[in-house]
Amino acid sequence: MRPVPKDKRVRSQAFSSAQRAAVYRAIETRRDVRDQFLPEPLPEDLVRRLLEAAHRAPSVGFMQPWNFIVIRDPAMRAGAHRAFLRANEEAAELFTGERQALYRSLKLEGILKAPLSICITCDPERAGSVVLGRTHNPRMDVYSTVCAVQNLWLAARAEGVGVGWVSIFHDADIRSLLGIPERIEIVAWLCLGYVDELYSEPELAVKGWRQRLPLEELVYADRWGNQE
Ligand SMILES: Cc1cc2c(cc1C)N(C[C@H](O)[C@H](O)[C@H](O)COP(=O)(O)O)c1[nH]c(=O)[nH]c(=O)c1N2
Repeated sequence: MRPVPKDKRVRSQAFSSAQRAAVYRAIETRRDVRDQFLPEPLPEDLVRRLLEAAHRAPSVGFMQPWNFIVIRDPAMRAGAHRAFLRANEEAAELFTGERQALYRSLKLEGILKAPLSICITCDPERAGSVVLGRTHNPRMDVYSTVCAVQNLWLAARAEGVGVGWVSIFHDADIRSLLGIPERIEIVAWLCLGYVDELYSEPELAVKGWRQRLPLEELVYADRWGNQE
């Protein structure tokens, strides 16, 4: 095995308390944004920093399976919005009564309001047919891509930029809109823009759709179902 040169390693110290607080603040106050977008375009260097943050994500076998389609064209965004409306109507029909009325009252995208969208995709062939760590679970490529989404989302929070993930689409609509080849998996459509305010809790909780679960109910000790 080749020795690792000393200059390729750094000391791993805990962050200062202010730095730690900033990291946890980004995690705790990150929100999914639908309606609070401001129209100002995001500066190129800021968008670049967000993409760099996404590109620093962990990936199985260091596969880096992602691509980032940066969408500024209003016509493209209008196309995605039409695709959303179609899928959202189908989704609403799956609920009945009060639940359906509540669903219909929710704002579930900001495609037209946000000045920028980024579609993040996953290329399963990025690192050849055999990928370290993915042999027994091919979905690891998509999990890696989701790590990139989360990196971008947290970096955006720190930059004062809101991000909204929209998944209420038929993939085929987005594929044909953006010319995405069949072998590429569509992972996320993200709406981005500056925001002047954010919900302090998830909007779906504030609007009575679903509440945060107690962590205690989700943590098991040593084996499935053994509550801590
Ligand atoms: C994979 C995936 C897909 C979606 C989402 C999230 C994720 C992770 N979310 C946002 C989701 O509703 C939100 O994260 C939760 O309600 C929690 O709120 P905060 O993100 O903490 O604000 C989301 N929100 C929305 O309004 N329309 C959507 O289509 C989606 N799709």
